[in-house]
Amino acid sequence: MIELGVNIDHVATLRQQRGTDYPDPIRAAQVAEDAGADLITLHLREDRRHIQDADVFAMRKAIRTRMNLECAVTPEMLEIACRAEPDDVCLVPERREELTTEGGLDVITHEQSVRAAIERLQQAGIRVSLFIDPDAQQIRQAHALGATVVELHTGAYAEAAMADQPAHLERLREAVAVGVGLGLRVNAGHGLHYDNVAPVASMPGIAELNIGHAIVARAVFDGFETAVRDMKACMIRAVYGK
Ligand SMILES: CC(=O)[C@@H](O)[C@H](O)COP(=O)(O)O
Ligand SMILES: NCC(=O)COP(=O)(O)O
Repeated sequence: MIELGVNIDHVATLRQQRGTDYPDPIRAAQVAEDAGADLITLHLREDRRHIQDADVFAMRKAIRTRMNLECAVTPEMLEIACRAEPDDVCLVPERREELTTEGGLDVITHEQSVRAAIERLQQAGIRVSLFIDPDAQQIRQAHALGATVVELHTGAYAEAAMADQPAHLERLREAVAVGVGLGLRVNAGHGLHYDNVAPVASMPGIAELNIGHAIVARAVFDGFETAVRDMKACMIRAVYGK
């Protein structure tokens, strides 16, 4: 069964925008779990624009499913991750001035730091995922560095003009096949929404999709629980046709 990771970052974005103590991302995670989320994803950015350190530790205590902590490959973040002990850490690239995560982590260029980060996190008992572009060389390198999970960045597909989407989907399909062939768990995410999720969800071999912005946006009108249920239903319909 394909899994849905609900990313609750943008619940925290709304809170941080006014410096209030609401809306509570922990409550959002609990509602998401009740609505069928298989795991909760949160990204502790270096600039703390949404998730705060306290959220990470509170989340660890509160959630009943799995916790997937996204973070940059920096000493500070690795230290926090080892202390928080999430089930998974997904290592992502980060640029402070970016609007959102613009591409995958280049695990070839950053070979040494990524290898060291994987070793440190795995020694702490944490499974490591690498958020990379759907590129065979990057996937082979992720495997060679000792990661057991990759998350393919779907942003290029999500942002492409309709006419260009088939080519992006083909690239993703090939990347999934390479990863699965190497024995990796292959996840995907970024920029997925209710109208573009189906072709990715139905790709043979995809284990998990991490989706946040679209769910939080839909929740404004439909409520968080319904927004999560509807996304899970879209994924299941895409895979099983019901
Ligand atoms: C790595 C990733 O794709 C998510 O963490 C997502 O990017 C969260 O939203 P922001 O990029 O807006 O922080
Ligand atoms: N890793 C991708 C993620 O967690 C969610 O990204 P988005 O749906 O907020 O674009």
